[in-house]
Amino acid sequence: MNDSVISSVSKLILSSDEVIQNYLTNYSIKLPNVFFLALTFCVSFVYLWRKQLLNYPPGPISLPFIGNLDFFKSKSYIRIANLKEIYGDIFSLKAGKWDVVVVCSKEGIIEGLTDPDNNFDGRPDFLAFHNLFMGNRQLGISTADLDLKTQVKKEYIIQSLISHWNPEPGQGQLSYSIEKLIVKEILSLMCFFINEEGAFDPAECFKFAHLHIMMSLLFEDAYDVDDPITHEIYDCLENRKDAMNVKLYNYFPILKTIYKQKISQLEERNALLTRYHRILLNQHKDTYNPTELRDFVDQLLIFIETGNDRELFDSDDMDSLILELAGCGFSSVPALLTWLMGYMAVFPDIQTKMQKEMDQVVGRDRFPTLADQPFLPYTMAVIFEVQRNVTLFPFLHPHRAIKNCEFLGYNIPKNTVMLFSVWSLHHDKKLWKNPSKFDPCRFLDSSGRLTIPEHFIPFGLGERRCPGEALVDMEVYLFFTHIMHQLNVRAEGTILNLESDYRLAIQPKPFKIRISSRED
Ligand code: HEM
Repeated sequence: MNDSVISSVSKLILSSDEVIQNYLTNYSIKLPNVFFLALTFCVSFVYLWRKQLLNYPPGPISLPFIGNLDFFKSKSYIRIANLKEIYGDIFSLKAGKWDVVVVCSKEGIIEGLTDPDNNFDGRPDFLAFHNLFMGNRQLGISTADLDLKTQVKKEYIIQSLISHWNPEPGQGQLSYSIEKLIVKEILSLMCFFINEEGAFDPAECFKFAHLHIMMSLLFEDAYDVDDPITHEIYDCLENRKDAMNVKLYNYFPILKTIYKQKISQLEERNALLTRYHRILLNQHKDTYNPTELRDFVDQLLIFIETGNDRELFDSDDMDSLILELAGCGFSSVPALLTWLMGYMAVFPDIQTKMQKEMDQVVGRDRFPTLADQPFLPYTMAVIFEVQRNVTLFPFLHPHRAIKNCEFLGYNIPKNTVMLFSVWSLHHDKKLWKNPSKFDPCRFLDSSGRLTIPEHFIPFGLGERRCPGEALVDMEVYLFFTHIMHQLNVRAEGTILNLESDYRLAIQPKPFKIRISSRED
């Protein structure tokens, strides 16, 4: 045992000794109490000893069986990031049954996410992940470990999005542009906003708009916002979001029985949705024309037909791919759009500056388009600064060490849950001047050109990076510029307090704003 182990253990023994003395003088000895004290002492001793002996990252002593309470409290991403001040840029925690290692430094995060052996590209074996995909988390993308099938599924998403970009009729190309589809959705949303009297919370409207875009991408025009099935899908996606978020159940599988009802409700809804999707999939198979692809489902059919799936996809994979795609971005895209509205209401000067930029570049006679994007650096900087400040996924999605390995001088055992604290990275004083200040200009150089530092990674990095990034960029840019070009967003009353709520993604707590036409 090295010196630091001996000193930590002797400190522990000394402090435990004082506690026992105090206890014995103040209270009578009761057998269960003594037993509990002895157990806590032994668990702490073994924990400390094991950590040092194994050259495991340092960290706070955890409660037996429960782990570190910070993990389960509100704003856990801030509480946990603050632990780096005590334990350094890489530290360990215990959360229920899982050993967790948190990485906070820029170098550590980049190294871990781009590890050439993909040592940290597994996903934890959370029970909820299995419930999302018919009892087998490997059927999903975000829940599966990284293997060839997961990589091919991501390739399919990226390829489908690329062909939406520059649609040209012909083999493997979509016949319409995603820009048009999104703009159609935005125009009907803006009509709704204009007609809304008084202050309101825009969050739900963004959720339905995004859902409708995802469903239209998948199944052309099979769904209408007013269809009862759209509401079924919405409820199912809310259920799936909740399931991803149930920390207690993922970390304490023993609580499975408490969540029994929720789980069976989720499974029923998944099954119902999959049945609907299969009907649409079969209709697509009957009517599909490879030279005129209508949507992502047609694209999936040609992907398989041309062998791009390396013959890895079976019908369960197709079901789960469609199910996952329908819900992609459901918790994040509307949250980001709502945050943008909230920030504009809180910072009217920034809103005005951005509107001036748009008026100069776009004019007042037409709507902004994707082609205008390179000429709107300040507007883009506002979007990026909201993304940095909020950091929707403060730990990305949880990663898992797939084998015992060495990392940043420590030994990381197989199955350790790896949390890459992008929140900490996006608020690091060494990397960002005054990081808590909302300042879009930090994304502009001295000539006003957009500049994106390598430590800005809201979509992650490496093999597990978000495949939907290009879609999100396009969707958020189009929604935001259309709304800001046409409408003014104002706070209800004089002060708007933006508060966050960490549920899967960092959502804004409900708030109300007033929206009016800029022409009024
Ligand atoms: C504001 C919106 C979004 C943000 C901020 C976001 C961010 C992220 C992040 C941080 C990850 C995890 C990366 C990691 O664990 O290292 C991720 C994974 C993923 N995202 Fe997104 N995402 C968004 C929207 C979307 C959309 C619209 C799609 C679909 C078109 C999508 C598809 C996926 C998929 C399939 C994964 C799993 C990738 C994997 O496990 O390898 N995301 N996203």
